[in-house]
Amino acid sequence: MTGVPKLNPKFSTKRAGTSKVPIINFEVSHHRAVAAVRLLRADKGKAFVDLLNEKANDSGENEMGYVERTLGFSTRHLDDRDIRLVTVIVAGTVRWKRYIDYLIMSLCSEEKVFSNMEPLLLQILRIGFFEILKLNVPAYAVVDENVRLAKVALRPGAGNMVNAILRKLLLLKWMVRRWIRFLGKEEALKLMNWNNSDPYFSLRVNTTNGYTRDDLVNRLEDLQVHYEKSIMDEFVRIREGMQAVLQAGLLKEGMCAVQDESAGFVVSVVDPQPGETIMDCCAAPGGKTLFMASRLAGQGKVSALDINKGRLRILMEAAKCHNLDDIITDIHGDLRLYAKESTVKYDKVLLDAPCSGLGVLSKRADLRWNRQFEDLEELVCLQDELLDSASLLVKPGGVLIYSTCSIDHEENENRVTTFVQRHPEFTPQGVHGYVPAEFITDDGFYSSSPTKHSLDGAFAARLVRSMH
Ligand SMILES: C[S@@+](CC[C@H](N)C(=O)[O-])C[C@H]1O[C@@H](n2cnc3c(N)ncnc32)[C@H](O)[C@@H]1O
Repeated sequence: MTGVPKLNPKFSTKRAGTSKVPIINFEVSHHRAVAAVRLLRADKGKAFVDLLNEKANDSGENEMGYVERTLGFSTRHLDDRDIRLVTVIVAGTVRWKRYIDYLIMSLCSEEKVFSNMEPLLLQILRIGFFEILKLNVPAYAVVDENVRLAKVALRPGAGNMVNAILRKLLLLKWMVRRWIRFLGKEEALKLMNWNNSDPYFSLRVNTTNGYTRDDLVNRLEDLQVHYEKSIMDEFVRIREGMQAVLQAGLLKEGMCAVQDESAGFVVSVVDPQPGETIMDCCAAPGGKTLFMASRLAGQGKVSALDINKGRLRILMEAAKCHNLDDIITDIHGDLRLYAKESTVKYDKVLLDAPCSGLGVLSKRADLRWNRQFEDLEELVCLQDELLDSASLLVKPGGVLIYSTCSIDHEENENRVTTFVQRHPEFTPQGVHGYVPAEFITDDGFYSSSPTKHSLDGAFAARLVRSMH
């Protein structure tokens, strides 16, 4: 699978029509070279995917000639194993083509890089993607062999391009695989499409300062910023014009905050009521803290705890700007230590846990390159620890709300399931009546999905503590 030994790497790179007779090139992986050429023919509409299986007959011989003319060098006769690999690679790559092409396109620096790509280069990339995503061929072998094939069959620059794009895929592989596994191919495609498109931004009007959504809409019209009214009363959505909003000082003067409705619905799941005490355990930079505080209508308290002092400072500056600083108290600390020592209990405790952010990739493009599967494993452990700590702060009869901005079951449903196994004093309560029905899962959790709702992905669960 990983190619052939480097024997006397002599070859001719002359193309069809030259007088030189191509000699066998031992440098490239022969089954990949043949697969690339066969895919090229399939793309041109002439090939039959199983043509080469009968290596001894004329059609096979013809194809070897075609390989020679296309690549400018000859491959050795394929053995049975090679032929099987060619069949698997070609059939699989054809079956997954639309999906693979979408991925290749999204990993190219610009769309025109994909649309102008040389046909043979595209086939080599498709093979590499199929091998990485579906055949589990070791990454080093796929990169090495396909880069070499592109260099030899085309030119060194083509090899560099294959190298760059395959390496990008390796960073994303685990995410893409998870999406296919949990969402299916079509839904995974839609999700990637969403993640790669220009994001919407939502603005939440600050009613505490006396503004209404109409006030916000009037200002946006003055600024000629195109908007849409959201399904949530206090929200407006914009695709372009955020710069104009910032420059006009709408955020600084406390008229509105940037907040996605998916986060707004988490606050609806908390359902703050005037007079309640609420602990926001991982509060900074404070989007949800501010919205919860504004829902208390001047009666009640929100404690905003975070381990990050700088982010907590930003939260308190925003609280001042929104006239909510008398409702919000900041606490700097590690929840795990704080919860052990604190004797204060709260009506409601929100744990908006640190997470992979896999629901917000359209806005946080950087995350896709920075997240590794190992991060997910570490985050899951941290989420469990933080849930255990947050639970200590809930009054008897009070509610613990667990939320993330992830769409991954491991960080969402699975954390809740294992939490209630460890803490039988907590019972999950459906979010019916708190958010619209289309955001409620079969298990009664809140879940927003980029592909279903055109919002960021988020999750929330209500867990009620028993009275004893
Ligand atoms: C998802 S963000 C919270 C976003 C915030 N709720 C909002 O709506 O703006 C997670 C936060 O958890 C904080 N955090 C991480 N580990 C923590 C810990 N052990 N104790 C307290 N806060 C922690 C991070 O500093 C980060 O600000």
